[in-house]
Amino acid sequence: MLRVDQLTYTYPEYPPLVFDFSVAAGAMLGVVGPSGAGKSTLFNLLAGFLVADSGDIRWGDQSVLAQGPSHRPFAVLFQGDNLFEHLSVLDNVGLGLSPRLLDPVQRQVCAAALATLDIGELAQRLPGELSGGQQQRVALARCLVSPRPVMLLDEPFSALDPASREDALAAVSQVNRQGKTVLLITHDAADLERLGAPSYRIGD
Ligand SMILES: Nc1ncnc2c1ncn2[C@@H]1O[C@H](COP(=O)(O)OP(=O)(O)OP(=O)(O)O)[C@@H](O)[C@H]1O
Repeated sequence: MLRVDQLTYTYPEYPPLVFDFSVAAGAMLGVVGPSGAGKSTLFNLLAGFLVADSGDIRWGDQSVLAQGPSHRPFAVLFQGDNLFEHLSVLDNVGLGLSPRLLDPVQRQVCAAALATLDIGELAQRLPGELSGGQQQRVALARCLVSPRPVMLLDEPFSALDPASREDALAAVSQVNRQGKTVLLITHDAADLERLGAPSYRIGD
């Protein structure tokens, strides 16, 4: 169970943002709400890039608040700037799997994730040589191969055409069925319907 308990964060000159919800291990939860409601802020708090004023984040029976980002149970796809420009597409995906040099089996796992998202032929390119939608799929592939048990996806399909979107939805659905917990920020209710996920609404 991921439990977000009265987690509070305050930007200067804004009213406090308060998050309170839980999601069972292996389940999927949509995070929805109007632009500016605080959805990305929630992911930054979970990932450990922002420090909450108060409240708790618990995974299982343990608070993650004392853990740095690299020790938390979250693989994260943010809205932009997810890729390292000097690394190939394959090596960017590989960082989701291991911080060390990849062995041949690991390279195969990364190549398969790229193929699932129909960008297998781009493995040796640099991110700067890709379209926005292709970059988004590389970032998603990196989350898909990650051993971390929870995926935080901030609008992962926003730059995708309908066919790529279908591939990406199927890939997220598959890892969820295999046991990964998924939190998905989306402005498109049809995505959550397609994935059969309930939603946590922020900002009402
Ligand atoms: N660094 C910052 N300093 C001050 N205010 C900020 C900062 N970052 C975000 N905000 C404000 O905090 C609020 C929540 O922002 P956040 O990015 O979490 O919203 P969101 O729900 O993800 O929006 P969107 O759907 O447009 O991505 C917004 O009103 C935003 O203007």
